[in-house]
Amino acid sequence: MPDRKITSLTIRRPDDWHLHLRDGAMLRAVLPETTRHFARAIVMPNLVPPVVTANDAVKYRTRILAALPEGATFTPLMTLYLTEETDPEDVRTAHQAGIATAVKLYPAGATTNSASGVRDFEKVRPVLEVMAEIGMPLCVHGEVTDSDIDIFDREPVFIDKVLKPLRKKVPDLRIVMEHVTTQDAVDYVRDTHKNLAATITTHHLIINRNHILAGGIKPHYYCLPVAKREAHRVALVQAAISGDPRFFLGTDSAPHTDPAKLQTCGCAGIFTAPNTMSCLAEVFDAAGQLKKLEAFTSLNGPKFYRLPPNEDTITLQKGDPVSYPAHIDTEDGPVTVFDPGFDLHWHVQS
Ligand SMILES: NC(=O)N[C@@H](CC(=O)O)C(=O)O
Ligand SMILES: [Zn+2]
Ligand SMILES: [Zn+2]
Repeated sequence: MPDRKITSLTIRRPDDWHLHLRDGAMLRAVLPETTRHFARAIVMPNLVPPVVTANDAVKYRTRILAALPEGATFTPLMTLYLTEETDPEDVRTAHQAGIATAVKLYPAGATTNSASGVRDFEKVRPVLEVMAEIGMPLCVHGEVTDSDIDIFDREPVFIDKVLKPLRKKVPDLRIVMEHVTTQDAVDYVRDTHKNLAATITTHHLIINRNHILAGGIKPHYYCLPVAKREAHRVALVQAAISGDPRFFLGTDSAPHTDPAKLQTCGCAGIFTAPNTMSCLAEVFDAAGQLKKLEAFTSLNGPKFYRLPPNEDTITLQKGDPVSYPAHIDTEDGPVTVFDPGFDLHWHVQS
């Protein structure tokens, strides 16, 4: 039941612990959509070519800071794209110098721009050992890529075949399972009491696989990991509203132009930056757990990343339906904004 009596909610300013900002014209167009509400974001490194070294991260961060809208206070937290050639000492230096907050593991071929990702996990073990030693988190796209594994099973199979063995070999490594989509992942994180957390996206709290496929194919709901059946969505909502510090927001807002999405082989990714906070307030309100929103968006993430929560606040006000653009224009083409399929009533006051 919704919290009918609550019509205004002030929370610490949120952070986004998984975000794609892209580069160039796209970066300039999408960055303000995040900085309007969020204070910090873990910025994904899957550019072409990827952000691999400390030097790449410094340059990318400079481009992000140069694209910030006038007056915005926003801190990009940079990540390094783990390859089989990554130098452990470069990672150590990057973390200790405050250049890179985390390292990102893409199994090769798992998702958008992951061709340089890891095939042989033994090859990256020295990097993971350094990270364990210095307490630097590893963000993981947790899907196997074997073509014989059903796409809806790729996350649970990753947990069994990759994550569990990896955690045995490097038990002190601090891991974030990114954009979890299954009850299996929620259970695994909940049953693990050390060095493991998970981000949950806005869209996976709202859509299930029917939204993508029933009544006609909806490319704007296609992302990876692909949304699963309804029971899994419900498990994600339960985890998000539980207040359990191991679960926090990573929107995975992943802009692609409409021409890139609407084609025979369309790109994976959903652009949720413009309306994420309104969507989340709606989800938490519908569950009668608005009081847990702040933990999910503003407290649990900093705690895992060992950073202080933001001091400033945002206020959400319930009212008439929120208007937001159906798409934003970029020099590369229009980018469609996530449509949750219901009216949003929570306005973020600026
Ligand atoms: N989530 C997605 O469907 N796409 C992301 C990559 C990713 O996070 O896997 C992207 O970069 O477009
Ligand atoms: Zn991913
Ligand atoms: Zn992502």
